[in-house]
Amino acid sequence: MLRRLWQKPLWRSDKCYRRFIWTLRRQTPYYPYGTLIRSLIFGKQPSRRHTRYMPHFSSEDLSILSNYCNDIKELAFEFTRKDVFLQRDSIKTFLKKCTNLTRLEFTIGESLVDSSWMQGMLQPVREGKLSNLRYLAFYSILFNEPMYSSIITDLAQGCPKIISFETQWKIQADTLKMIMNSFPNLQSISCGILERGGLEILVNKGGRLRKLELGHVHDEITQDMAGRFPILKELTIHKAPKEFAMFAENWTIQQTMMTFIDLDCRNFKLDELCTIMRNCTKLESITLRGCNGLKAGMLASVAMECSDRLKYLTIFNYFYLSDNELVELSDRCRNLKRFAVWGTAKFTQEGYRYLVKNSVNLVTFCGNFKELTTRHILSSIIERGQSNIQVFKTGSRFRLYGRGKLHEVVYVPEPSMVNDDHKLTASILVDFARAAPCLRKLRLDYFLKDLDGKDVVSAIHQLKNLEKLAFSPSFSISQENLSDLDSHPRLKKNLPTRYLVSAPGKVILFGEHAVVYGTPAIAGSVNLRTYLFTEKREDGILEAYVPDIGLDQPVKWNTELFPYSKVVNDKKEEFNEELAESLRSLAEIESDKPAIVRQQQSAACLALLYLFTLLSNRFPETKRGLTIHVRSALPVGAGLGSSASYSVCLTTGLLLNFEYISLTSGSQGAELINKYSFLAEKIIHGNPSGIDNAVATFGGAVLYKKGSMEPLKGLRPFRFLLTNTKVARDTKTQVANVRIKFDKYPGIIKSILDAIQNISDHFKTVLINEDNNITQDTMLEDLIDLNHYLVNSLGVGHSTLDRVREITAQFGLHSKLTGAGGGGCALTFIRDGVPRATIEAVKKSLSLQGFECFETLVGGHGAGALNTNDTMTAQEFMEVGLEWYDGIDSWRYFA
Ligand SMILES: Nc1ncnc2c1ncn2[C@@H]1O[C@H](COP(=O)(O)OP(=O)(O)OP(=O)(O)O)[C@@H](O)[C@H]1O
Ligand SMILES: C[C@@](O)(CCO)CC(=O)[O-]
Repeated sequence: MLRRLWQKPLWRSDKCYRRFIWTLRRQTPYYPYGTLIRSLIFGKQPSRRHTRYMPHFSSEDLSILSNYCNDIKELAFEFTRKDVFLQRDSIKTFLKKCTNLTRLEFTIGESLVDSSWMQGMLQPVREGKLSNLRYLAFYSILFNEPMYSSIITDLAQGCPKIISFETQWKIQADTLKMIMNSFPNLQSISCGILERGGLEILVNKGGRLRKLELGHVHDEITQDMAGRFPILKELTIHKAPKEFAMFAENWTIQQTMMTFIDLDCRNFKLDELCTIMRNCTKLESITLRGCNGLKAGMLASVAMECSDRLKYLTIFNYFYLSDNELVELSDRCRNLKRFAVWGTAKFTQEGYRYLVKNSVNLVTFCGNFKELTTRHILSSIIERGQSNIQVFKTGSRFRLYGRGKLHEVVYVPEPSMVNDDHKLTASILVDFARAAPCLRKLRLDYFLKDLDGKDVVSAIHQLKNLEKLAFSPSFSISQENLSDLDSHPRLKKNLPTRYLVSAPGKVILFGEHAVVYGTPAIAGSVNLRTYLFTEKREDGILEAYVPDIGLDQPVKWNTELFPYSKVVNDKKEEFNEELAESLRSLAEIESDKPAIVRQQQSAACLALLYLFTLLSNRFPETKRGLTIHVRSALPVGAGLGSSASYSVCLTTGLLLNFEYISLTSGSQGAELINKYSFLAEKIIHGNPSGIDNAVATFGGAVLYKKGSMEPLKGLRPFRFLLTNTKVARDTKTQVANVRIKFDKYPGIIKSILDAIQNISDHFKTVLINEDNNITQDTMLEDLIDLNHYLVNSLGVGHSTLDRVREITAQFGLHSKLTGAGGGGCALTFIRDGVPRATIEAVKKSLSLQGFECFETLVGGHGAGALNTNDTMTAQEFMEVGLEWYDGIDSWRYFA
């Protein structure tokens, strides 16, 4: 056990890493831990989660490691952030001692290191100190840089035994030639794109290749290459050249060693696939994605050609396949171990039933089956009894990660279909547990809304071998139910204790204020966002750090004092005036700040307390503790929806922490976030239309009408300049002032609102019907002017906003107020072709007036979140520059 632990040390936190170094330092001849280490990763630690921890390695640590570890076989270095990396010379000294190294992996951020740095570091390699190296991997670098030629030459000189080369980047033909010449023993190559001329080089020089993975290959394949192609065991092509199908016939004749293929070839025909299967007599694993030329009969042919040979089958998006193909598959392929079908297929429950009942050797069964189909599949497993199934994954969504692309298919149940007969029940789960005693992994990615939490948990307890479980949490499963899972012998409940959440601000193009009265408005998200960090605590305290609104000190509450009795459990989604009232005094902020500031702070706190009380009451009292930190790139109270962005962050953070949604809840999660954030908006705004929180939740550009929302798909990425006049105002007062006018002059105001409605309608019609960008731009400018004057006449204008209009007009640009008006921000449209110099000049003139400008595109991601258990502390969250968060690529967006 000890040996295994030390073989490949992984560190989940700083504490864990420091402890490791500490132990190493104090090792004795009786406990030579260092000699047990075989693999080290100097970078983010691998994890199935979305965020990964990166220890702070120091040169001193490296010298300790090189003193004590004398049998390292695998090393990975990550140079992606300059601030966290090690000295070149310490790595050099370290490498010198790694004489048994067989695998070396670099993940290098572009432009972070230069050629002389790399060459210096690799000196021991050049000197032949790493002569046992066999596997080489380079990630995140561009291969057309001359710098890498010198690295490859260095490595080739010192490591003649290299047999595998991996990168995810484009390889130019010349670079490939150099790689093949440098490493004559290469057996495996994996790269992102193979540039023109590359295939020919592989054919000429890849005589020893056995494993080939290519992201995309240029259309240069020729029949002549077929006979000369290396004899492979494994082939993966993520986007095959056009002629690949024809080529296949001649090529496969000699592919007698091939066991595994993964193909993504649009033009592939059934004949060619059959040829591959017939000729490659050892083929046992087939993955087919997007081979649209393979029409009906494809699976039946696979079954016929491969029969008992086929063990692993994965198919993506084959709409035309029907049940009789599943029958053929299960009748002929008696050794099938894995069946996975993702995306669309015409298979019905009958087909799946047949497959499950007949395929006795199935160990893995996956797909994005609908709930009803899942119910039937489970029933078949139950009817058959004694199943060998170890992995069962199904759900309403699936994600497929290819090379740099992400497909997501979400199944949305039709309301009429969701009746009791279609749902999974806890008793089905219990019976399933009995029928599939070997089950290790289970994913049921539905909102199992109406199941009794207790029954579900007791069903899960029956699955004694279960190691991994995923299902979308629902109201019926309480925290107590979930805690009961802790006693499961193998299942580890591993929910995040820290989340990072973010949501965008918004800009209203047309229809602010009018939208409160039910007319449509057009809005989109902007690339300025609010970020919220949450961390669970066990002491029943809620602590909030909200510096953007002038709260310099954290605010703390004892959550025992919250009025939970006022929460009406089955009406949580409706605004509860009584609950808000009873929290008002707790949310009051006492300080020497002006009353207006204190009022805004109290509103922000009240929104937090309201949502916290509402959502935390399903947890036991001791578990109702949380620390939150909020930071925003949005100016507060400037018309860019800072309050909605804040409300959406709060809601998302709380829904995640109190397990109403999970990081994978997707659009169903987004619906919930939108509903609850509207309640927070009500607290801050009084009478919001809901447009701001809808945009902050769903992102993109929308046509919003109270209660309904239509995404404006295909909207051009219009460019805007936002100018914050820095005149403070609050939305609540502006909306209330318009209401007073409306009540006083209903007829007049109604016709202004109608005119505003026409603007939004006109904008949408022109977008749909007019293809000419110049005409679209001119229309947009006209509508901006019209809308500005119309909202001005509602009394929400301001002299500074007019000043912005005047200044931008001098440069031929059109502006309007945006959001609640009365100060705040103006929106200036930058039509296509406006030179950069003009934009800079406008910005300069506006800043001379004391205004602040931001350039923005409209429409981007809505609310997103990630698990930061292993990657970030609260302190780091507050210290890092906000732009850093946008660079994180593991955000999970809900919509
Ligand atoms: N970063 C933040 N931290 C805490 N509270 C915030 C934050 N941003 C906004 N708020 C809350 O929202 C209020 C500002 O809302 P207000 O609606 O007046 O402005 P806005 O949302 O920026 O503009 P608009 O609604 O016109 O788009 C603040 O007074 C505060 O209560
Ligand atoms: C002024 C308003 O129309 C937009 C505020 O961003 C108010 C609302 O819709 O809630």
